[in-house]
Amino acid sequence: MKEIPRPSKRRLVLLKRLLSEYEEKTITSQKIESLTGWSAAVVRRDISLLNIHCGASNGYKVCELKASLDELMDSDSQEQKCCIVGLGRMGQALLDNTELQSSQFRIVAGFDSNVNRTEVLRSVFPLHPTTILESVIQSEKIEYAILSVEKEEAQPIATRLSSCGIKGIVNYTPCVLTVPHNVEVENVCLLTALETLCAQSSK
Ligand SMILES: NC(=O)c1ccc[n+]([C@@H]2O[C@H](COP(=O)([O-])OP(=O)(O)OC[C@H]3O[C@@H](n4cnc5c(N)ncnc54)[C@H](O)[C@@H]3O)[C@@H](O)[C@H]2O)c1
Repeated sequence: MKEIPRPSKRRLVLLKRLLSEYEEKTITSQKIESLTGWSAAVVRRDISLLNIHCGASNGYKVCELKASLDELMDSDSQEQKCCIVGLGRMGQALLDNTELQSSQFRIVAGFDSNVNRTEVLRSVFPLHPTTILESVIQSEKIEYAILSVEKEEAQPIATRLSSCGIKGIVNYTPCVLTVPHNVEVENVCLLTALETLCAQSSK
């Protein structure tokens, strides 16, 4: 598959979600434009980056598009294991998240440096002190981490996560993380989202 730029990947992830509830057999780039607001030209360019051979004149075959998007996102692979690091207010709220149940992702461990948190909180997966972070990640073959520690702790933990085989970090903290090239970071921050909206709407 061709190298796919990050903005295209973001749109393709959303397209996959949109198609999961789309019931027609084909879909045109104009239809996708009307559902998403992305221009039809952008949609066609994004889709041209996928491994699909169907022509766009009468629309894309939805099943072919879905298969290619699954391939891009490794959705057909076995489950991909995740952990949560930082079980304070934010981390605790994530413990009960049911959104991942129908996905390939499964949270298999939680970590906190405060053993009171790991002992008191209840969860369907084990909660551990951060002292054994590396050994649990390696033995459980955990690939992704959800980071919800205090800002000051974020970089040291991200460095530890990067050095024990984590492929990607969902960063809920406001810290701008520095990680090696082989580790991806996806920032999920309400403040940044509002600032981005503000910057876009005032241009
Ligand atoms: N993304 C968003 O929109 C958003 C919204 C609110 C808060 N936040 C951020 O999320 C983070 C967590 O916020 P919170 O309100 O849950 O904070 P919190 O203080 O309630 O929880 C932080 C938890 O991290 C644990 N911790 C500290 N150092 C650790 C370490 N080295 N290893 C493992 N655990 C460690 C603490 O024991 C605590 O349980 C903060 O960085 C905050 O700024 C993000």
